[in-house]
Amino acid sequence: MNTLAISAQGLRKSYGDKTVLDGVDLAVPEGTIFALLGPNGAGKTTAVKILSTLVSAGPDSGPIRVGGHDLATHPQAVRRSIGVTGQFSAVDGLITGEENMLLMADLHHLSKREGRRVAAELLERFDLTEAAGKPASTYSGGMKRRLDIAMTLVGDPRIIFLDEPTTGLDPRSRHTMWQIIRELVTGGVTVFLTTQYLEEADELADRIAVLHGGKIAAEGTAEELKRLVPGGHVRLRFTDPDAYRGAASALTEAARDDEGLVLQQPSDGSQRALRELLDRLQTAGVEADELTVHTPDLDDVFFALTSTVPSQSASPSKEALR
Ligand SMILES: Nc1ncnc2c1ncn2[C@@H]1O[C@H](COP(=O)(O)OP(=O)(O)OP(=O)(O)O)[C@@H](O)[C@H]1O
Repeated sequence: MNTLAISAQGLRKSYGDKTVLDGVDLAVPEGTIFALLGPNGAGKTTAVKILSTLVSAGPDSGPIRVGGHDLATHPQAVRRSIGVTGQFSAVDGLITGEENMLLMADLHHLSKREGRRVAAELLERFDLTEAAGKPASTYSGGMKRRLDIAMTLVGDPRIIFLDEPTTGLDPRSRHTMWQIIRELVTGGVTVFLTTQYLEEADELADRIAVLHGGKIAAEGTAEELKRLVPGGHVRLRFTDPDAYRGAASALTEAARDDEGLVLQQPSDGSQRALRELLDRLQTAGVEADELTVHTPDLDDVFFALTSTVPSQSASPSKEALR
């Protein structure tokens, strides 16, 4: 069954007269990775803080459910089912990695022996056993993030919020973190992550929502989002100049590279569009030597969506995804 781990309708939040979230709907199925994508100041952290009970939602918000609990009436139950890491890290630099873990185990009322067992197991899993006896302040950025996630897992949460989990990390640490996040989901955990990195959302997320102007400007899988913006094309390369000319006269809207014998036909890359293209080539009696489909990347989507005023009708909406 497709049970929702997180759901919110008409999520609103204002600070003074500044509207940060202006009616956000969220639906995150259990055991999936959901990415909330947005530029600086879009309201990503605010959304995470509300969903994790750290700040209250605006009074005119719709219902919010997290981990099967109503957030307004059962915030304690929500807190028990979630873990939060990110910009507001829980790591204490003055004590060792192991002490940080044991402190967490105490907070979760684990017995001394159980606490030590869980701490050792998680330190091992996150490759921190060697550094466990050193003060956390001496850890690299990547190690601190790993310790932060390890600490979150002490309570065995079913839902984890990761607020910009790889901001500031070098490429290797970023890949390690991605691997960790994927493993969490394999274990059945639901991950709600915020990120400014399109590549990260593309790599990890089952579904992505783009937050802009306090609203979800678009939501879908990475592939669905990419289909929302123009920029996709099919590239056809020929070695026979006659075949190239034949194709060029059949595909009048294609951009030509007469020297390289290459045509670029605008296309959304869908099966239907490809079939139509192949039919036209067949009718013209030509065959390309190489045919590659280029879909726009998330960068194209992101800039197309966030460079417009969200209320303008030109901005693709969630409905455009069916
Ligand atoms: N406690 C607060 N009081 C007043 N304004 C706030 C408060 N918290 C956040 N804001 C404002 O709300 C807006 C959204 O902030 P938020 O931190 O949610 O954005 P974000 O998308 O997480 O950005 P970033 O990527 O920079 O962290 C910002 O304009 C911020 O100044």
